[in-house]
Amino acid sequence: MSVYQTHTTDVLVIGAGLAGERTAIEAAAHGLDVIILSLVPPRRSHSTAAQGGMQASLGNCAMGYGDNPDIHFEDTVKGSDWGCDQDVARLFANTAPIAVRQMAYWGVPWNRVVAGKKTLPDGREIEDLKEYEGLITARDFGGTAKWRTCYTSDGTGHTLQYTMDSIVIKMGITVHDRMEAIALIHDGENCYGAVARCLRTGQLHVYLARSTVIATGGYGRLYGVSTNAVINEGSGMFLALETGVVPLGNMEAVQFHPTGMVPVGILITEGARGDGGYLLDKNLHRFMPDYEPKKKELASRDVVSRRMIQHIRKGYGVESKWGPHLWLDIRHLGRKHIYTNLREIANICKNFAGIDPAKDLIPVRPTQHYSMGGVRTNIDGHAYGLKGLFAVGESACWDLHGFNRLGGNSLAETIVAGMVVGKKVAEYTLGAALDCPLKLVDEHVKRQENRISDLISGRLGNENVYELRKQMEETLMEYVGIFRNGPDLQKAVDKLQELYRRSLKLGLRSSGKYASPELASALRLPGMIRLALCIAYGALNRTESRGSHAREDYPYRDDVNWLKRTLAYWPPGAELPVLKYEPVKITELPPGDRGYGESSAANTARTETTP
Ligand SMILES: Cc1cc2nc3c(=O)[nH]c(=O)nc-3n(C[C@H](O)[C@H](O)[C@H](O)COP(=O)(O)OP(=O)(O)OC[C@H]3O[C@@H](n4cnc5c(N)ncnc54)[C@H](O)[C@@H]3O)c2cc1C
Repeated sequence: MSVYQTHTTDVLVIGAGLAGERTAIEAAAHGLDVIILSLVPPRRSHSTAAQGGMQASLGNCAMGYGDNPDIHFEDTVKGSDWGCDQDVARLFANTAPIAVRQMAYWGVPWNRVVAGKKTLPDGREIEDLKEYEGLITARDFGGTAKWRTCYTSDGTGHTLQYTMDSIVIKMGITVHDRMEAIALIHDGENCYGAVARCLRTGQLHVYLARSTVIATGGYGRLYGVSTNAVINEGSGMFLALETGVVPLGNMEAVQFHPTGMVPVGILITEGARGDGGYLLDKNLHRFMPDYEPKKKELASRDVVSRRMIQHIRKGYGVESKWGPHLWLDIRHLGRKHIYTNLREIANICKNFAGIDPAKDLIPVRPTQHYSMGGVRTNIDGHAYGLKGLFAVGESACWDLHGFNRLGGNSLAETIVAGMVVGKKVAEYTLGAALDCPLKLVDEHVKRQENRISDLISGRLGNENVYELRKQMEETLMEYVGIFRNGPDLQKAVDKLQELYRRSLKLGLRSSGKYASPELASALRLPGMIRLALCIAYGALNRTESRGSHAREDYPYRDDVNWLKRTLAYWPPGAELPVLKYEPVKITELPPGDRGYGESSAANTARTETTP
């Protein structure tokens, strides 16, 4: 007889980052009862670490004059390398200004326009006009035609998350933190909530809900070096995949950020380059203008990361005991600017590298950063395959970002999608009944109890969870990185399949009871390797280059054959995902030249030669 505590609610939100909390607020504002689950207290969610800012076409600052949602839409589609859903991009660009202003109303202390003439680091003279003084200002970010990234110094995620969480508290929304969802409760057609495990006590809990929302963030920590928080292990994605009926979209689309600090991988925000920072090589030569004369350091992230690796491969990297790197130089921005507008990265440089960016160069290298793929949903945020299941934020493939997310578009997505999807969740919930058969709940709990007791008893085998995890991380780092090719991707798939089989034979070193990190890791690992396989196998099968997916053996974007989104399913008992494809909807902007990067020019050649 299973022993577990049951909680019943209208809406269950799994994840307390910006996306989860904004969705919860919207649902609660419709009079619904909401429970949020989180691995950590909400303010420790990864969103708090976001630095540089949130895109919205307010057009208040001098370099943003004339901006509007049409230009934001166009930048987003080009940034995605025509991989995104254009209806979603349109909805997003139109709503982002409302979201930024609402966050100001709720208390976010956005940096404001200061009127007057200014000289930019590249010598250009600009003037912020008196009539805009005091309005929300913006900074430059990669891949945008206008300065559009609204910010609070370089602690934008911090101010957004603290403000959002204050609204959650004010509305009295229930949060159960240190409570990990470990399985969705479903019958193959409807989702009824989740089984969760308390990370303090080890006790199982059942959450029954009319709607369930996955808002668990990205999977950065599948890679050995990532800018992501240690809790970003992709759990909501593998819970959805495990149902066998919910697909993950475009898992091969993995973003590498140009400036992870060496060796720790902590992010140095794009705001540093947006504010005028340069990339230098071992000869202190500013090399980006040689490759990208127009956008220089501020081409989109996929392009800058590739250029950096190409430059290192040509022998211009700075040798170090952690491998070659390049330099980020922000010294010319001046101590005052650095210690006000970029003060968080100044602290990071001091605390993690012992350097002062006002006088020292910062060692940087492209580092895993963002998951464009995730739980595939429609424009309402409703997951494919299960009624009553939604997904939002970085864990979702809504699909705003296609094959490359623009900097500043993720914070904006968490809040815009929270507003839009939250409303759709409320509408769905108000028309839905909670009629989950108790037998189904018992079966789901029993399955989790069996998994746990199998691991604790050691009857499955003696494989070491930490050793297998390390090998998974190394495999992705080595074979599924910035540049990819068929033989390496095949090696990754073979190795990950071996690791997957072994992950079904884990044995614990600890007793595994109560607050056991080893047990928690062992419960997650098979799911994480399944995600890794979706990434590697999806990449192997996509025989083109698009955005962040750069195949050395298929160097061109191929709009004739690959204007498609990958859908990865995991049927029961499978050892590889089943891949299906759906067309990418082009509703406004037909594929063309991005205006930067190598792939778009190549695409023209490819399109001309394809019959
Ligand atoms: C260092 C860094 C800086 C960034 N800076 C910017 C920026 O300046 N601008 C920008 O647009 N984007 C930025 N990004 C990206 C952006 O911060 C994230 O994409 C975004 O914050 C993700 O929000 P989220 O709500 O989807 O997920 P998260 O904030 O990651 O929240 C996930 C939540 O899910 C919970 N959770 C996870 N698994 C479970 C489970 N199984 N059960 C229960 N709860 C669970 C966690 O506890 C957490 O509360 C940055 C990313 C990084 C890594």
